[in-house]
Amino acid sequence: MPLFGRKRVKDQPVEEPEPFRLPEPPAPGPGGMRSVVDHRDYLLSCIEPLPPFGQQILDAVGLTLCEDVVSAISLPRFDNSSMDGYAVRAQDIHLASVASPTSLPVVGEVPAGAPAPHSLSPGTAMKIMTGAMLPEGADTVVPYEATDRGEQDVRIVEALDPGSNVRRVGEDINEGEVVLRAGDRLASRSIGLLAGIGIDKVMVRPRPRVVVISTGDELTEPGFVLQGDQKIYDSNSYMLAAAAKAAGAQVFRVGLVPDDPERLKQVINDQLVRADLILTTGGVSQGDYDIVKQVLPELGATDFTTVAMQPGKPQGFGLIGDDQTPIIMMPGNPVSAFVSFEAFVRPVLRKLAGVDSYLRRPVIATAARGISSIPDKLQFARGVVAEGDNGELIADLASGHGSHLLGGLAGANALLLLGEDTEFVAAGDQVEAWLLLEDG
Ligand SMILES: Nc1nc2c(c(=O)[nH]1)N[C@H]1C(S)=C(S)[C@@H](COP(=O)(O)OP(=O)(O)OC[C@H]3O[C@@H](n4cnc5c(N)ncnc54)[C@H](O)[C@@H]3O)O[C@H]1N2
Ligand code: MOO
Repeated sequence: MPLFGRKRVKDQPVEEPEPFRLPEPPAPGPGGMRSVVDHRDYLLSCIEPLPPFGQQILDAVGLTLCEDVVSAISLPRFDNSSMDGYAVRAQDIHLASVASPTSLPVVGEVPAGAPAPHSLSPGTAMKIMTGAMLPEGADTVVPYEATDRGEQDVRIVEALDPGSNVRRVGEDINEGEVVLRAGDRLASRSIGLLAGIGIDKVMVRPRPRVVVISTGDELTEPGFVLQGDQKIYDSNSYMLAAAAKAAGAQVFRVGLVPDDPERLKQVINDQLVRADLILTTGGVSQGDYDIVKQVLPELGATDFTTVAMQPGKPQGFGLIGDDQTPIIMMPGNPVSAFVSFEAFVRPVLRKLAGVDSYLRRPVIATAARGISSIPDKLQFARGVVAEGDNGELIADLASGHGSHLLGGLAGANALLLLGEDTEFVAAGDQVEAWLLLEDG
């Protein structure tokens, strides 16, 4: 008989974990394509702002605050002088003039950062430097220029109102006041304020780490000789890396990957470790070598669709790898890639970074000439918006509509948005425009 009896346990069926799925995508519109707004909202609904972390203020410039900042001190911290001169009581000099100066004995001196030797008695003056604390009993500062700069006695040639040249405690910031709010983007001026109230670290959202990959056998790295008449330079990974950087991201430009599924899988898997967002261009349309569309479903949950826009129609999105890292897969035509960045990537980057408003604020401009558009698609025409003679905004085309026109894109300073119902905008009509300001 065995010493230890063991109950026989039936083999339990191993439960396969449910594969991760994306939320249900929005239904396509009447033309079988998804609207730009629906697609953007869908991407935004699939990502969350990055978790906050503590950062030294100098490294926090351009980042978004995740907490309200309350000042523990007032600014100015104490009543102090705004001029080098003499602290006095206004009533003691109310008769002073050039013709009849008032003479007061000088009873001490207050430099900035040190206390006054004693309080100011009526009928006396005390030397005071800019930023020094006003001595008790004084209410006014007479600048040197209105005196003879006397050491024992000073002759004052101007009567001043009480409070002249005095900076009052709390007139800038009050102790307990909220000086910056969660969601604020920290500019250099805000960093100055934080330092001024004694704060050296803040909770912010990090810069999103963005990996940029371009795909295509035809691509060559700029700076190298094109090996064959069919080759072209990779413009997209540089353009997107630059755009992401200008939008506040920390960018890792991986560059070009050939149309080799295994190689692409390997590159993307290797990059997941340092990415909050992956961007790819090329390989999302109908071509026989459009490998992005082919390979990505193996790495996670993906959504390939067509969006009712020109350029930028074929779009891919996914949450891939163990951490469900977002990936936005854009078309390869350079202008299509840029417009996709503006329409989808920039808002996503802003959400990741915790910036309150995700979208560019459109401006309204007057068309300088007739512009044709493609019906049923939102047309992102490359435009030049400039001020007219009366200060109004005038919009002109920077190039034709072709999604390969990189030169025309570089010459534009705006995207002109011609709606799905618009076939033609006549000269003098109003058009909506996104000014392509690189505001970080
Ligand atoms: N039969 C169809 N063909 C295409 C359709 C379609 O609906 N049916 N859509 C067209 C549209 S619209 C676009 S946009 C493109 C998108 O194609 P892919 O995303 O698959 O991109 P590729 O074919 O790889 O390249 C397109 C074009 O862009 C050039 N390219 C690609 N990468 C770069 C880069 N990094 N730098 C510079 N130029 C790049 C590439 O050489 C091609 O000329 O599909 C249409 N076709
Ligand atoms: O829609 Mo594609 O992006 O025009 O050229």
